[in-house]
Amino acid sequence: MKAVILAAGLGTRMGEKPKGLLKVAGREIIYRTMRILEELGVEEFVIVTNPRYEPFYRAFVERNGFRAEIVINEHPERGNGYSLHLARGSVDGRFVLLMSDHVYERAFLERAIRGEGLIADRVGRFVDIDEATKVKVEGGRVKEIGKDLKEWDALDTGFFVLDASIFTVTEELAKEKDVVELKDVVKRAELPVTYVDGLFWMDVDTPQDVGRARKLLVMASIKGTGDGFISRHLNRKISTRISALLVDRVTPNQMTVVTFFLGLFAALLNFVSMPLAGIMYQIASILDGVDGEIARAAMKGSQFGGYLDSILDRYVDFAFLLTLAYVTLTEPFWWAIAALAMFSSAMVSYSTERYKGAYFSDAYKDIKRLRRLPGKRDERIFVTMLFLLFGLVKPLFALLAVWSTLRVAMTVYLVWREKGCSERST
Ligand SMILES: Nc1ccn([C@@H]2O[C@H](COP(=O)(O)OP(=O)(O)OP(=O)(O)O)[C@@H](O)[C@H]2O)c(=O)n1
Ligand SMILES: O=P([O-])([O-])O[C@@H]1[C@@H](O)[C@H](O)[C@@H](O)[C@H](O)[C@@H]1O
Ligand SMILES: [Mg+2]
Repeated sequence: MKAVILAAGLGTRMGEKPKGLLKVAGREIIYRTMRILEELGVEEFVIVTNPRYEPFYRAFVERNGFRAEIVINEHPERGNGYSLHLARGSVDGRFVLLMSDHVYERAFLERAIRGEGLIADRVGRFVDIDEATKVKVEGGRVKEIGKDLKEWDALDTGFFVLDASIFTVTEELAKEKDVVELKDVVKRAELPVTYVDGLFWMDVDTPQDVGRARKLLVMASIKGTGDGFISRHLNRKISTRISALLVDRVTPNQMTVVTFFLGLFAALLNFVSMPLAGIMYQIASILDGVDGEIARAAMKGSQFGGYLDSILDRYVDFAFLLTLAYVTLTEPFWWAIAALAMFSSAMVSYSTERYKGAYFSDAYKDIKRLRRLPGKRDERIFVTMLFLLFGLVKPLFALLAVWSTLRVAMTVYLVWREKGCSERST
């Protein structure tokens, strides 16, 4: 399957630049879309652009190794419907058509590519409704289309699934009119409409749109299932704002290392002030989400990054509890409790990470009850901060030892129930 990307516009509202190559959340707009469409089965792209921007798009394609043909529109003043017309020699059969300046989240593209005709959104949660192209739908097909429709049923998302018959329409219109807008083609063809509602997509027409798209892409990159209560309701609200500021400036691995040293600094603060150490530990826990958010938003994730992050987190947790025990405990009994707390804290992570090694899948995706089981790292760190604010060190070690051990036991039980009890011995 091919995808035609309309990129011949001058980008006047953006100060005359190729909008598809604008970096939003660490990647060019079309980079993200093209990589995801490749994963969804698009084998080749056709980028229609104007002579001035052709060198930039050609360099982009070569730099990133995309399979793409560049088609030149010598007359961008003739509208984006005319740009589509110029792709007629490059596609046959079913193909995807999209705008170069629209940002889409993965979930949207996964649904849209399975649709037919114009992909429309009846919710438009993330777009400037006034600026969006609207459609009136009758009998499942586009009846009216335009930005100024008074009565409309859905928004044009700039994504279409078409076949080569559309070029009969573009041919007619190109003969009839000097300027052929895409909406003219859509209306004349009375395209069928497929609804993809409420997912993230937006049109990037102005500099303000770039900042908004960056924030929304980072928000859409929150980890799906492994977050604990504190992460979902507190940490992510802060870390995503930090990620939006940093996503174009740091790499995920750089952020992983910074957070690691911040965690070690929190551990050392136990020699100075335990309440302060607890607060810094919680701050490090919030920032621990930034590397993953940047990795997902900017599509700069790596298996090594995830591996490194997981190992460094264990050392931060161990260092924090060890220094805390060192400055407060003297009795062997409490040192034994602290040792159990340190070990079982690490085992909470190991019990789910080891699941990946055994079953080649994510435990939180496979076992729903695990997602709400208390005892994840973000929850333990938040509780640690609270206890240290009140100087409750021994109760903290006792709680962590029991809580983490029970959490590991429950994890093993849920894995056994999900996988073990139905396994035949190998
Ligand atoms: N003759 C044209 C005009 C626009 N487009 C593409 O159609 C999409 C939507 O157009 P728009 O947002 O208007 O882009 P520009 O025309 O580049 O922006 P501006 O209106 O600010 O100049 C963009 O991907 C643009 O590159 C195109 O391929 N050919
Ligand atoms: O970006 P813009 O040129 O203002 O308007 C665009 C239209 O030209 C296009 O037909 C539609 O599919 C896009 O969603 C967007 O609305
Ligand atoms: Mg646009």
